[in-house]
Amino acid sequence: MSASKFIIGRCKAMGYALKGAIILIKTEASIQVQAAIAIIMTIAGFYFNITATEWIAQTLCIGLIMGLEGMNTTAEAIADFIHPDFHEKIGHIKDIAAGAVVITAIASSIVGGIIYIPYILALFN
Ligand SMILES: Nc1ncnc2c1ncn2[C@@H]1O[C@H](COP(=O)(O)OP(=O)(O)OP(=O)(O)O)[C@@H](O)[C@H]1O
Repeated sequence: MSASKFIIGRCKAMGYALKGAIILIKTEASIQVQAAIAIIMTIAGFYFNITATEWIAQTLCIGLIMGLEGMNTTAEAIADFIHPDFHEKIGHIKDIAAGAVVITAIASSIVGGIIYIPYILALFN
């Protein structure tokens, strides 16, 4: 494959991926809630003037949660496509896909606490 074909192919793939990200943000309520929380946390980051390392941790947490939520949505869509009717196994697949997001959300809440609790306590000192 020539270099120009490779680059055009990668650009097209990036276009499809961006389209997918826009679909997720436009149609998925859980992603919209997470995007709203991400905006609030970004405002909090500027308000408390958090350090570069704290920005990195916060940005990674936001990306991990929203990325994994996208994968959860993908698992749900595949499950509904291959078996639209009620099935115990489909329920199990959807539950564990959602569980993966919860694990990341718990870890991110801990990271958020480690970052912001000292700043919030400093407000009262
Ligand atoms: N076809 C099915 N068969 C068995 N249980 C299901 C089925 N569809 C959904 N469930 C159960 O309902 C739960 C919620 O599923 P649903 O597809 O509504 O996703 P959700 O959690 O509302 O996420 P989202 O808001 O992203 O759609 C699942 O975790 C599962 O326990």
